Amino acid sequence: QVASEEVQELAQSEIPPPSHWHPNFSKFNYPPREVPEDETPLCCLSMFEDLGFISRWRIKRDTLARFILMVKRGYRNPPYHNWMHAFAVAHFCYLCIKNFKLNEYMEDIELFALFVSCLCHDIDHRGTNNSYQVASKSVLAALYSSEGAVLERHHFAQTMCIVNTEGCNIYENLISKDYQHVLDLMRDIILATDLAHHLKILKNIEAMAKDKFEKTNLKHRKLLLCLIMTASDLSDQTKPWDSTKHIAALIYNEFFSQGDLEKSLGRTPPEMMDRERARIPDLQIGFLDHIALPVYRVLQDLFVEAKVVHNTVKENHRHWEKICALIKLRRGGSCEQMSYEQ
Ligand SMILES: Cc1nc2ccc(C(=O)NCC(C)C)cc2n2c(-c3cc(OC(C)(C)C)ccc3Cl)nnc12
Ligand SMILES: [Mg+2]
Ligand SMILES: [Zn+2]
Repeated sequence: QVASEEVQELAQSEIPPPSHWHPNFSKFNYPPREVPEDETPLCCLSMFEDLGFISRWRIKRDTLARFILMVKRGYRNPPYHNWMHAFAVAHFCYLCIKNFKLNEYMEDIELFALFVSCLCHDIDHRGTNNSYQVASKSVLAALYSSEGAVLERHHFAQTMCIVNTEGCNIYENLISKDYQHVLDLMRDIILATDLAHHLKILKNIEAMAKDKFEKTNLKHRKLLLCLIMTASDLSDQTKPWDSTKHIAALIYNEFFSQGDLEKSLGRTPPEMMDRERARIPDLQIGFLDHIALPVYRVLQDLFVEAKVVHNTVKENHRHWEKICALIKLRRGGSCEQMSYEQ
C-alpha cells in the first residue's frame, strides 16, 4: 500500500546522523513529537543506522524503507494511538539502548526485536481498549477474546502480515535460527504491552531489580525487555509538563470518544471514559501513582541514568497535584472538570 516513488525517495536518501534532528536528540529530555510527521520515516532510518542494525542484520535499504512506510501506513488516526505515538515510543527505546548501554545487558537480536516492536506495538489500534472490543463484540474480540490481550494479539498479527509482505521483510537476511527467534521475541514483547500482563509481572520486575541483574539469566532478560517496552510506551510522561498536558488532552479525547460509543451501546462507561464524570487531574494522579511511577522507579533502581527520567515523571505528578489544589480552592470539594492553565 505504499507508492514506489515514496519508497525509492526514502531508500535513496542519505541517512542523517542523530545530531541532524537536534543536538539533544539522543538525550532523555528531547521530545520526539517535535519531529515533523513527514520526516519521521527518515528519522527512523537515522535510529536504525545509529543503533548499528542496518549493517549488523544486513537490512537492504529499500526493504527497510518499504517496511517503515508500511508500518506507518498501518496506523489509523485516533487522537492518541496513532503513528506519532509509535514513533515516540521507538525514540524512547532508542534512548534507553544508547544511554543505559543495553547491549551490555541483552543480546543484539533482543535489542533489534525490541526496537522494531516499539514501532509496531499498536498497529491498527482503533482508539478503543480491550474491554470495549469484548463489549462491542468486535471482529478482534471474536478472533482473540478467549486468550485476552485482544488488541495486542491483533497488533502482532498485523506486524507479521507486514513482515510477510513482498519487499518488506527486514529479517530476510537473518539465518533461520535468528529469524524464528526474532519473531518469537516480537510476539512476547508486543503481548507485554497489554496492561493486565504488565500489572501481573511488575512484582517480578521489582524483585529482579532488588537482586543483581544477570545477563545470562533468560528470565531476567525477558523481564527487562518487558520493562523497557512499557517504559517506552509510557514515555510521554517523562517529557516536560507542556508535552504531558498535551498528551492528557489526546488520551481523554480518545477515552471520551469510547465512552460516547459505550453510551450509544446503552452501556455506562467507566468514569475515566465518561466526559460527564471524569475528573482528569484526579485520574492522571491515579494513573501516575499506580501505573507510571512504579515503572520509572524500578527503571531507576536498575539504571542510575534513569534518575532524570523518574524525576521528570515526579515533577509532572506535582503539576497535577497543584492543579487539583487550585480546583479545590476555587470550587471547594473535589477536582472537577475545568480549564486548567498553569
Ligand atoms: C497518560 C495516560 N493516562 C492513562 C490513564 C488511564 C489508563 C488506563 O488504561 N487505565 C485503566 C485502569 C484499569 C488502570 C491508561 C493511561 N495511559 C496509557 C496506557 C497504558 C497502557 O498500558 C501500559 C503501557 C502497559 C501501561 C495501555 C493503554 C494506555 Cl492508554 N498511556 N498513557 C496513559
Ligand atoms: Mg497498546
Ligand atoms: Zn502504545
